[in-house]
Amino acid sequence: MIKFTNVDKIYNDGNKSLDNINLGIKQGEFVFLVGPSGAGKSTLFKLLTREEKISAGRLSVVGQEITKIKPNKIHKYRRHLGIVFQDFKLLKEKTVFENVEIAMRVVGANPKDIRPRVLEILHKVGIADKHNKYPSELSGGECQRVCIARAIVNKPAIIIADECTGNLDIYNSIGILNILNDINAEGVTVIMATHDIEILKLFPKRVIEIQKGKIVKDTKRDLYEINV
Ligand SMILES: Nc1ncnc2c1ncn2[C@@H]1O[C@H](COP(=O)(O)OP(=O)(O)OP(=O)(O)O)[C@@H](O)[C@H]1O
Repeated sequence: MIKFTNVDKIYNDGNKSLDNINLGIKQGEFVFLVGPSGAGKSTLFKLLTREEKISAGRLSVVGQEITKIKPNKIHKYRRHLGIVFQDFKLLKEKTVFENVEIAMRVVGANPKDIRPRVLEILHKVGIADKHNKYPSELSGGECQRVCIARAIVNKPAIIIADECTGNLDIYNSIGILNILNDINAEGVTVIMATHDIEILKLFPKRVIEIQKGKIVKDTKRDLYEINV
């Protein structure tokens, strides 16, 4: 479903942020991406979202060669992806319901499907009772649930979560991971960058470690634990 083949990313300043990445992620996998600050995790995500272009190699996602997607088709390609950020990026002047609803409106969903689907998803992430609240009236954990609802409402094939528990305590982080786990159990591929060792210990998944733009480890939890 995702295949990096000899991928480099060199920014305009000449900085090589990803160096010969070879990586395959199958549909339905749950993968943690770890590594020190500046290792290249966000850059790898930006290649997947096509915010940045690869400098060399090949990258194929959901059967599409990323470099061949025309600029006017990128928004369509991105419908395969649900993105969850550390800093939420919710619209402050919109309610919980509206923040999720807008994601369906922009893809042209049938208006009669919107309300039931949004409520179904808010229920799924455990925040339906707050659907009329504004982000400023929510806790960090609740805001992140709204972000996940917004990311999954259009049924993406892949969830990309960049440090999505970075602002949360362990209790809320576990809640978010349980939601991502449930989504993954339905067949959605989840790729999550994290610095949180506790989360890695609690959730046994494939762990890919990047350092200075290179993959230095790609292993199942048991092997990874020996080294953390
Ligand atoms: N737009 C850019 N222009 C030039 N260099 C960049 C740009 N974005 C990132 N970099 C560089 O690429 C390298 C990888 O950065 P990246 O943000 O991918 O790391 P990261 O692993 O996500 O770090 P963190 O855990 O702190 O978020 C760093 O050296 C960074 O300075």
